Amino acid sequence: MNCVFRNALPFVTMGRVVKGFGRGSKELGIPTANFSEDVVEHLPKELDCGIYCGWAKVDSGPVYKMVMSIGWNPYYKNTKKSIETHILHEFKKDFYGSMLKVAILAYLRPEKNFSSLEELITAIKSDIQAADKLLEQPEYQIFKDNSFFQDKNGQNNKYINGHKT
Ligand SMILES: Cc1cc2nc3c(=O)[nH]c(=O)nc-3n(C[C@H](O)[C@H](O)[C@H](O)COP(=O)(O)O)c2cc1C
Ligand SMILES: Nc1ncnc2c1ncn2[C@@H]1O[C@H](COP(=O)(O)OP(=O)(O)O)[C@@H](O)[C@H]1O
Ligand SMILES: [Mg+2]
Repeated sequence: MNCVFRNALPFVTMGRVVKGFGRGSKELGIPTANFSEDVVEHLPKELDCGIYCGWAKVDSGPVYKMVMSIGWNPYYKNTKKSIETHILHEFKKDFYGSMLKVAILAYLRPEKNFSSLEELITAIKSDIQAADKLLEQPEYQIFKDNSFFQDKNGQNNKYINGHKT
């Protein structure tokens, strides 16, 4: 069940936001938009489990910085692999069912187990700070304007996970 392959970055994907265990906001104070299973299934084998950062866009909204967890959440001992995105923006309301587009650009660290919830929260906050700084660099900034994030009003025949890009 372990992920053994190293990553192939940058990688873009998209899919619907579904319900997870409801721990992100309630227990951690850090909500994560969980991707539907089809997105997890279509992830290339080369993209290893771990913590990543990049850009994210919800429906036709702006492109924001994001941090992402890919894997089994060892602290919670999940039995299903998940892909969860925390967007560095305060949203006024939830966006379950929305279309989420992400560009995964940089690998930050492997996923880890922790001896307390506080340690997990501290680690995630440190990932957020690292991502915020890293994504300011010009080589990451250029991805914000990538055509993948531009609204094409259905006038495009490229598909990712069965969704028009
Ligand atoms: C940036 C980031 C780093 C994370 N790192 C870890 C980790 O090292 N170990 C772990 O067990 N979970 C990690 N998580 C996952 C959290 O445990 C997960 O987001 C939380 O359980 C919420 O799950 P839920 O969306 O199903 O409610 C991380 C999440 C984020 C956003
Ligand atoms: N900044 C944000 N980043 C990600 N999701 C957010 C954010 N703000 C609000 N949300 C909402 O919170 C939900 C995730 O909360 P979470 O507690 O992780 O629950 P779940 O276990 O259902 O994923 C997302 O699906 C989204 O609708
Ligand atoms: Mg979540």
